[in-house]
Amino acid sequence: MQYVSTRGTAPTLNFEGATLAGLATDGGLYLPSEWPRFSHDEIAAMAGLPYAALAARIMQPFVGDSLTPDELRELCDAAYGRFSHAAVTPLKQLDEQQWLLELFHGPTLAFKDVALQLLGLLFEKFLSRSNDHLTIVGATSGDTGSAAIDAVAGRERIDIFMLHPKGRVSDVQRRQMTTVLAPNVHNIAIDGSFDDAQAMVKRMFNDTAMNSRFHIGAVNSINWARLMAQVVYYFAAALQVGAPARQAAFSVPTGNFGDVFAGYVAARMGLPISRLIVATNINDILHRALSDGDYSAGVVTPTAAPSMDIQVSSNFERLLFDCGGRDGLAMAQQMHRFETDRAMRLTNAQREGASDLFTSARADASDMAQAMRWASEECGEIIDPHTAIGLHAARAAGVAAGIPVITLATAHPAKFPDAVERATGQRPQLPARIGDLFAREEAFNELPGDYDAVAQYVAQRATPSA
Ligand SMILES: Cc1ncc(COP(=O)(O)O)c(C=O)c1O
Ligand SMILES: N[C@@H](CCOP(=O)(O)O)C(=O)O
Repeated sequence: MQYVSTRGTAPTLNFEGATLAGLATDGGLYLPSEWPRFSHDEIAAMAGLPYAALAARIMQPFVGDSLTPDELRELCDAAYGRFSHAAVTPLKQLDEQQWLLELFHGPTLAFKDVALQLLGLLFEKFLSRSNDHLTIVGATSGDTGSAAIDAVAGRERIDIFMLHPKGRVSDVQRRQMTTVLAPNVHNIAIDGSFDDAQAMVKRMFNDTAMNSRFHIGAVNSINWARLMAQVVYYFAAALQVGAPARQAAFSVPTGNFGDVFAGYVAARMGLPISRLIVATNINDILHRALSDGDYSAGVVTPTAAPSMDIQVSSNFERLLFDCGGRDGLAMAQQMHRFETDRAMRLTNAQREGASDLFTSARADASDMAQAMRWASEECGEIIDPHTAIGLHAARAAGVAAGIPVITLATAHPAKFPDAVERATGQRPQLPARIGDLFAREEAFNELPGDYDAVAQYVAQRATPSA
């Protein structure tokens, strides 16, 4: 399997190369050169597989000859062996049509663990082959940070620098990052929003002074391997509600468009998905883009679903590239215009391509609180604010009766106890394994939202590449 950049001019890479590269050298994002497809019978034969076996089956075509089937299976067993639920991503029925796919049973209580537990192991495997050292620079609005840190803390060939927007993540989220005191972990609180942090991370990939000394790597969903691993749970859930004989719809709380793009990939691989519902909070650039073609980034407004407080959604570029005819040079021009103007219109081809599968909805604070109350009072489920946004959109979407609607439950409610308590009157407790989180020592540095300050900080602490 070969990987091509959405902006057309970066070198084509195999899976190992794309995983270690993160962002492409032309500023684009890597995608498989073609979508592998499973037949109806091949999908039917996946029913009942344990999660790790299913993961290896779905991911093997993407991995190609970068790993043998046995190596991939071993990594999946190790990654998913750390989840606290035997099913890894269990599915729960809420009412006749609505379902919740619980993605928060990993070590840091959010869906990010599903991909990052595997990515940490992939990095280790590939770096040991080349005897190289990786300097990971990541941005987080709350959940990627702790999941990535958990996945790589203490690994000899890796340093991780994680930027979070100061004061804009929950206390639990911050402490899940800043109480990991391993010497290769560097937490940085920056003045600014997640979008500012993400822009600095992308800039570092194209900074030749940094790149000539360090092998910069990505843990954000700009790294293809993140999305690849997230495709698996769409298959796992759809199989449980009757795929491939029956269609399913998914509602996905969305920020950087990675999770829902993984659903799109699952559909391209042959999974019968009738609809992907893109659920945003009031930072609604994706809702405006999909409903009206208007992709213009406003100022990020802090909400009770902070992980989705994003206005520039990295992975949307992957969708526009794929739906718009895979023209890398046109995509590069469109994205450069967006980078200058912070606004662009989708082309007709992009709008039509996206409308086959995607719809969208925007939830405000009251919609979110109502969804939390409905889940609690009618179904006995305490859900987090991000999941609530997905559930609101799922219930409002008007999906035909008979088609199950699966909302991705992306975080454990205990990561956002104040918002959950305000809406439901119930305060969710942290699982026992991190019950002492607020007694642990914290370490992080504060930096201005200034690229040069961050680059200098990284350069002073990172290990040069081989
Ligand atoms: C809890 C939670 N829900 C939803 C999202 C949105 O996912 P994505 O950025 O892949 O669209 C995030 C962060 O990205 C998150 O942390
Ligand atoms: N919500 C994310 C933001 C980063 O998204 P990613 O999926 O690209 O890593 C977070 O919690 O950090």
